Amino acid sequence: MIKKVSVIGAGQMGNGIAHVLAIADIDVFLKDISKEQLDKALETIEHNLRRQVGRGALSEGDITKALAHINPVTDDAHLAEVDLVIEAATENEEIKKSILSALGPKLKPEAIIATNTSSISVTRLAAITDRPEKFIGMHFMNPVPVMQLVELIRGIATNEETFETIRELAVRLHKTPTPAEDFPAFIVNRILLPMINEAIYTLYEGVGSVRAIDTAMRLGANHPMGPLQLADFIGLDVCLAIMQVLYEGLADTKYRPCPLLVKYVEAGWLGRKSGRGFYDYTGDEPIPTR
Ligand SMILES: CC(=O)CC(=O)SCCNC(=O)CCNC(=O)[C@H](O)C(C)(C)COP(=O)(O)OP(=O)(O)OC[C@H]1O[C@@H](n2cnc3c(N)ncnc32)[C@H](O)[C@@H]1OP(=O)(O)O
Ligand SMILES: NC(=O)C1=CN([C@@H]2O[C@H](COP(=O)(O)OP(=O)(O)OC[C@H]3O[C@@H](n4cnc5c(N)ncnc54)[C@H](OP(=O)(O)O)[C@@H]3O)[C@@H](O)[C@H]2O)C=CC1
Repeated sequence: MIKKVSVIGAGQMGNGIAHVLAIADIDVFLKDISKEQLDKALETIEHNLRRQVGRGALSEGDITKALAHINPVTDDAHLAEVDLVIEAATENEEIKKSILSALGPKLKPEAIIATNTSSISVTRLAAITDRPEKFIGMHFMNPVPVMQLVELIRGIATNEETFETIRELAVRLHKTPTPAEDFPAFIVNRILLPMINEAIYTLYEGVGSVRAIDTAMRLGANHPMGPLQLADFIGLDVCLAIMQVLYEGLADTKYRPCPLLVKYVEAGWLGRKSGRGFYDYTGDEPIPTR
């Protein structure tokens, strides 16, 4: 039974994962390298909990209880007592490997390690830990409190007990776990990110404006967000990282990242999280940036 969890990385995803664990009465240690990111994460979590009070899904008392389950940390002292680590740091293989390879000696022998990676090989990440049989991909969707799906990705060595424990946890979090094979970007991002990349090519080649492309897909395909708005929501750095994993992992030019996406990331225009991407979010309304 998973009772205590360490979430590493308090960004877009880490704060959402901590949120859903806390409302399921699970103790969470939310770790980041930057204190201000932790402060921001706790603010975001409280804000999102309040959204659910607004709809009557949670009471004020639930918020107090949930927040009491979340312990922001910047060190590893808590690792000795956790049953599970969920790594949700930057989508960069080197950063993930440096985090994951250092965990083993600090964890209980029976602790499980999960990664929230969008695309990187679970087998490869597992291989640099001391417990590949207790390593799994637990891929939440953004925004975590709202999206139902959790993709479960076995590495080649992941054992059945690990899979079953994490599947049960996903159900406890009121999510729908879906198994995906360990190939680049798994299921959702193998399909979704090439669509987002194609939307960026549509802008790059001048087929439509930012607003026209998003309106077309919202009203023409009933998407809740347009693809460029969604790219800004995910983070353009994450979108580019996923396209690069697809391009290198599947060696097919159809996955080459659009040069315009590369340019935005090189400019530090990462979308909502940096205040500017395909839209500028610094005013009352998002304004297209080209
Ligand atoms: C990149 C990867 O590795 C994998 C991925 O995640 S791919 C991306 C997957 N995600 C998507 O495709 C998201 C697409 N967008 C949507 O589904 C919707 O726009 C949305 C749910 C985000 C917002 O829905 P909306 O109808 O525009 O907004 P709204 O009606 O205000 O919100 C609906 C609910 O979501 C909540 N919500 C909205 N935005 C939220 C956010 N950013 N964080 C938390 N909760 C949020 C609201 O509180 C509301 O919840 P309640 O009903 O409990 O109040
Ligand atoms: N964005 C999305 O829609 C989704 C993303 N994912 C995946 O989730 C993971 C996180 O993505 P996301 O939350 O968007 O990324 P963010 O950039 O929002 O957050 C990543 C966080 O990790 C922190 N970090 C970096 N290095 C370390 C470290 N060594 N120890 C602890 N924290 C560290 C970063 O700190 P700092 O900023 O200071 O570097 C940052 O706060 C990625 O693997 C991504 O692919 C999965 C589903 C959806």
